[in-house]
Amino acid sequence: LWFRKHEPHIFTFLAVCLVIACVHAAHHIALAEAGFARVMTFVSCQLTIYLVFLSLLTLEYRLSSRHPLARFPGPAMAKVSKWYMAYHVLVGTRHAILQRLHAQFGPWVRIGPNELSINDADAVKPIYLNLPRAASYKAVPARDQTLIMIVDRQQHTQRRKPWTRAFSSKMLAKYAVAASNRARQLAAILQGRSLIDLNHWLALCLMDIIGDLGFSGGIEALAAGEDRADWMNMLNLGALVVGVLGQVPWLTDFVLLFPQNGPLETFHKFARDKVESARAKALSEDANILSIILNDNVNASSQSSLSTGEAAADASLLMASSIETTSQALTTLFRYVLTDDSILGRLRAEIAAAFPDGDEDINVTYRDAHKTVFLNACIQEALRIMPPAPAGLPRSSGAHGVTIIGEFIPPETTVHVPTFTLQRTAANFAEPDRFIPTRWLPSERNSTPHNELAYIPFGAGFGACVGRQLALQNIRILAIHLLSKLDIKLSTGLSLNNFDASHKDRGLWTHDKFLVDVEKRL
Ligand code: HEM
Repeated sequence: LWFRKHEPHIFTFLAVCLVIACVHAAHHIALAEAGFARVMTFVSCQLTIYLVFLSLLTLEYRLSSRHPLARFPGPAMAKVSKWYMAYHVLVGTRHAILQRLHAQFGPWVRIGPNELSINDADAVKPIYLNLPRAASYKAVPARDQTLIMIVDRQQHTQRRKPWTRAFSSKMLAKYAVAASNRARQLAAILQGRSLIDLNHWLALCLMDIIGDLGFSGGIEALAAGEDRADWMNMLNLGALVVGVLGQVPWLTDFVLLFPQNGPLETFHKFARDKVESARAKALSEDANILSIILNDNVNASSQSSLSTGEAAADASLLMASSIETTSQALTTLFRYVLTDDSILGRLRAEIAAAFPDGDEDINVTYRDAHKTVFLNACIQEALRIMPPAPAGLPRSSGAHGVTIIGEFIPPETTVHVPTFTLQRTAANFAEPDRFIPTRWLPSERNSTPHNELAYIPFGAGFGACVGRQLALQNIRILAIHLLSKLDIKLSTGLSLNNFDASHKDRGLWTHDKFLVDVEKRL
């Protein structure tokens, strides 16, 4: 009963077990009942019995009708332990299992002892506008807090302000020039190459873009033709670790006991170096995203209120949140666009009409978005069919519980809307597994239902993606440059069925190589 109300910290729990064991041992030794070895065996047996009994009671309670979430259906394994979902994150099947569970049990599924997945577009607003982030956000194994880890609403709002300013329309226009230059560089590198992994090259290009915008350069992954410090693998591994620890946050403190070396150490050093140079920059023409974040946090004594650790954590977040998400969106876009001649033809015609003066004219900013309406629809559809952040974003029902679309959710319950499943549900979007960009063009839409409340690739509410406009701008810039300059064809070795089937939700998507052959367009 006590543990139900007061979730113990893992180290406190272990310390309590140790104290109980020591007291028992001391007691038996004092009574001189037996030798030391026998006392130890006896105490170990008692502890084991205690832990087994505690576990059995917990299992019984979680499955019983006395549990506050007993009325919600779900698989028994999920009801008894968070390890059920941790396992699915680890093997990359979370998106598929959630889809299957909702098909089997309906919109409300209990996917953890104290967790509900709600596949209903009407739940988006009540959850994401009002509820605080769940404890899973504290599972990031970092010593300093980044923006995305902050659970306290007031603190989060304060820390988010400079981020919003870093993505103002004035700054976006400046970023567009730098991104266009990188897109030109990528197009020049790719032409004439065959059997290349387009997803990999897009990620290299996005590394350089975020290096330029965030830290005034210094990565040069495109020129090297590789990710020299192996950061992409590290970021993917990081997403997996956070995905698993998000299910079992109490393990985070254990993970933090291990030394952080290899690429992680290089990455931390990179972030700290960038913080030092960003501190030197005033809010000038020369400002980059990191310097804005630092300088906007200046307190009365003209010192940034962010510690170097916190600023470095935000620098890492900048990389972690922008590279794989945006490259995945582009890969999905190319996967569908390159395999449909009518879509590809229409896109090229639209781009040629929007930018008649060719290359030099293509410094696409968000202001040009109205010129490429069909491309925008294709991007929206790519983000619907394969949202780069596929998992539901967990929120907490708080200390008093909450009512969501007529259902009372007991206190301290984690709730989320499963993004991938929601966007692939036929009740929200007609033929949800087909890529139909015209569904986003009201004048051409010939399919219902079309429920835009069920479209949340960037999340929703106070914690929604702060880099959304930058992401969309970068996707547009890269798509426009590559489609207008290059003739990209799927390599003969690529099986689309296998490629699609290889997608695994491990926090971010992982999948097989997206192999293409590239020629210059005549
Ligand atoms: C297609 C690309 C992208 C997608 C699909 C995406 C998706 C998301 C989602 C779903 C969230 C909400 C997380 C949550 O509530 O737990 C988020 C948050 C965030 N994203 Fe993005 N993102 C993208 C690109 C970017 C870019 C380019 C940046 C910055 C350069 C960025 C920076 C952030 C930050 C800082 C947060 C945390 C916001 C907060 O805690 O207030 N994202 N993103």
